[in-house]
Parts: sequence; structure tokens; C-alpha cells
Amino acid sequence: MNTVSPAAADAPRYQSGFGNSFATEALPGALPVGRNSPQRCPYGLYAEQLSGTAFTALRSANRRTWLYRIRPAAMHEPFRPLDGGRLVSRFDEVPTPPNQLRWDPLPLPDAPTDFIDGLVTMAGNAACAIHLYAANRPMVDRYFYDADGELLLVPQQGRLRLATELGVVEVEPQEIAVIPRGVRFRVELPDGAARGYVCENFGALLRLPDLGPIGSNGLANPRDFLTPVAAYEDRDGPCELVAKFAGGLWSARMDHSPLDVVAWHGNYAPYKYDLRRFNTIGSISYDHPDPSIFLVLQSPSDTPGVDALDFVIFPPRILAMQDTFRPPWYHRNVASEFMGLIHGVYDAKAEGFAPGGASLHNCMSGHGPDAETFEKASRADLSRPDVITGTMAFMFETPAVIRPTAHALASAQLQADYHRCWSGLKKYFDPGRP
Ligand SMILES: O=C(O)Cc1cc(O)ccc1O
Ligand SMILES: [Fe+2]
Repeated sequence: MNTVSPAAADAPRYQSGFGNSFATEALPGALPVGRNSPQRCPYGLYAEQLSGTAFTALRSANRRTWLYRIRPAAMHEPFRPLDGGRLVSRFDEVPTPPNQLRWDPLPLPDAPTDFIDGLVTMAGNAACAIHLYAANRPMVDRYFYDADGELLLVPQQGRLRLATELGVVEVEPQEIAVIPRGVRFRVELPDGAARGYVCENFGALLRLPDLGPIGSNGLANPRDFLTPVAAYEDRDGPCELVAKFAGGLWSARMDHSPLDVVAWHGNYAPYKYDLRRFNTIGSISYDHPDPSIFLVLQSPSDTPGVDALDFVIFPPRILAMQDTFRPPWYHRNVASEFMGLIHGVYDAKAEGFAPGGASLHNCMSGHGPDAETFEKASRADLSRPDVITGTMAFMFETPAVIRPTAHALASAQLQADYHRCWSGLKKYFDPGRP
């Protein structure tokens, strides 16, 4: 039998809310009533629990989902090692230089390349791995899951259609998707080719930050997070299941699609978010605030107030601060900052930071606006607000040093002359002129 449920074939449908307890069924009555594991499930389905946190995690942090599926996830041949290509998990292959680093965009491939084969690891540490992807083929009869971490996908060019066990999520540039650890999925490319960034979060699940004095609304609002409704494919035939497990890739044969979940309920599920919905907050008096006001999602650490990983964006905004150098200040940060640009121009860099490119400013490495931006902003007319439009940059930030891979440091896209963007900064100091 080879059928797909309507939600697997049609435009994706979603349920709204962040971390909610959702319940969804692709066939009426597929969810057991009043219990998770009845002696026999409706429609002859198997019940399976997918746990994303320890069984005993506090209720506020506990995440699990009950799946009602055609066959349990256990049904596959043994995994065998698969060549990981440019995907690496060791971040100690080469010394990490304290240099400011910047890369041009990854070229789109010429050879047929699916999402998995198109992954290139740029950098990482114990908290996360940062990959780029560039692909031009859909995954056909090929499925993937990541046992090492949750995947935060940041498309930069082309849409992704993520057919997952829990339903279909479609994202375009300026939207993000999060696929929980262990959830199986296939990536289709509605626009033929796609490029973007992936942050593989090894730590606590991404969550919305507390808002403190901002109050009960603002930044990324929970209702703008969308989780798919149940959708399944009842497809028999040979396929491949690729796992990322303990740092390596593994491949197993299956004789049916693993996307066979007819109904599910729980709070461990993929979601998407449109970054254009972010409620950006900033200074309306003076000074450029810390970029923590642009925090979308955080992976908390065991130290209150210090995250193991932050996902921050730099969206369109209006700068009206008075007697203020409006772009980011020059700074050195105890945390390490990996940045990408989805669209437009980033306000600290006049040139060289292209959409699809990346930069890395590690712990205590000095950085800030390039010379051209400094000259302009230090003379700008502040009686008028700067309306920054048509841009979307982002940052993955961690307290641990972000270590580039050997491949990233040797890559043709690394800009050898990046440091020169500051070499034109003039010496204005004059002890005789306060
Ligand atoms: O380095 C960067 O461009 C990111 C950044 C932006 C900002 O507004 C303040 C601090 C910071 O690290
Ligand atoms: Fe910075």
C-alpha cells in the first residue's frame, strides 16, 4: 500500500504556540482516548514514546511526545558507518586562531547534492556545531535524524520542505525551523536549490527567554511559533535511514518510510518561526544597547543568566538615539560570536559581509564597525532617525570558544584580507583638543 495523508501532500498546516502540549491526528479517532498505551491502538497503529528530556525533568522542562505509527521506529536493518563527507564533529583538529574570520558564501554545488551531502561543518564546541548547507536535489527515499542535537535551520536561499515524522514544515529565507533531536525527516527543495546555516544544539532544548522588565509581550512571541499537524506516508519499498550519532554518520536500510506517524500528542515536536514577526525593541533615548535585546531563542546552561547557546537576530529597526554612535560599538566579548547574513546589508559592515557569508569573532577578539561605517556614523545627522530596512543578520553566540574546522580555515571562501576592514581607521587623537 502506498498512500499519503492529505496533510502530507497539501500545503502544510500548523498549530500555534511555543512548547505547547499539542494533539493532532491525520485520521479521525487515531489518538487513543484517556490513555497513552492501550492494549490495541485505533487503526492497528503502534504506540511509541519519543522522549526529549529525562523522564524526571521538572514539568516546566519536560518534553516528550506519544506517536501512533504504522510500524515502530525500531524496524530497520543494522546501521553501518557512512562517510560523513565535509561533516565533522571534532573541533580540535587544528589550533583555533584568535583572528577575526570572515567567509564568502558557499557556492551552490554543480554535482547532484541533497541536504545531507550538502552539509559542511564550519565550527563548533561542546555546546553546538555550526554547519552550512548548499543543495540542489531533494532527498528521495532517504531520511535523516540527529541523535547528537536539536537542529536549528536558517535558510538563506531557497525554501526547504521538511517532511518529518510529526508533519510537514515549510520554511523560506527569513524563517527558521527547529527539528528536535531524534525526529526523522526528509528535506525537499521546492525552489530546486537551497543554501543556509544549521546550528546543531547539543545542550538544553532551545526555549524562549524570560522577558524581565520588558513585560509579558515582546521579542519572539509564543503564538508565532508553528508546529505541523500530523501527516503520514504509508509507503512500502526500499529506503535509507541516515543517523548522526556520537559524531559520525550511519546508514541503515528500511523497507518502508519512517514518516508513518498517523497521530501524535505531546510537546516534543518540530516548529517554525518567521523572523519578520520578531518584536524588535531598542533604545529610544541614547546609547546602543547590548545585543541580548535581540535574543530569539536560548539554550540555558546550569548558570542562571548565562546561556550555553544564544540565537540572536539583527532585524530591520529604527535607530533614533541621540548624541550616540548608532551602529554597534567596538568591543571585545567574553562570549564568541558566529554571524551569518540572510538578506540585505548588516549595519556594522559596509562591504564584504555578503548574504550567505559568515563571520567569527571569538572570545576577546576585537571587532566592530569597519572604517567606512565608522566615518559615516560618527558624522551622521542624528536629528533624523535611521530607518534600517531590508536586512536580516543573525548570530550564534556561546560562552565557549567557537573552533573553526580545518576545512573552514583552508576554505577558498575564507577572506584573507578581512582584518583590513579596520586598518583604515584614522588616528583622531589630539591631546590639545578636548
Ligand atoms: O559583533 C557584532 O556585529 C554583533 C554585535 C552587535 C551589536 O549590536 C552589539 C554587539 C555585538 O557583538
Ligand atoms: Fe560582536
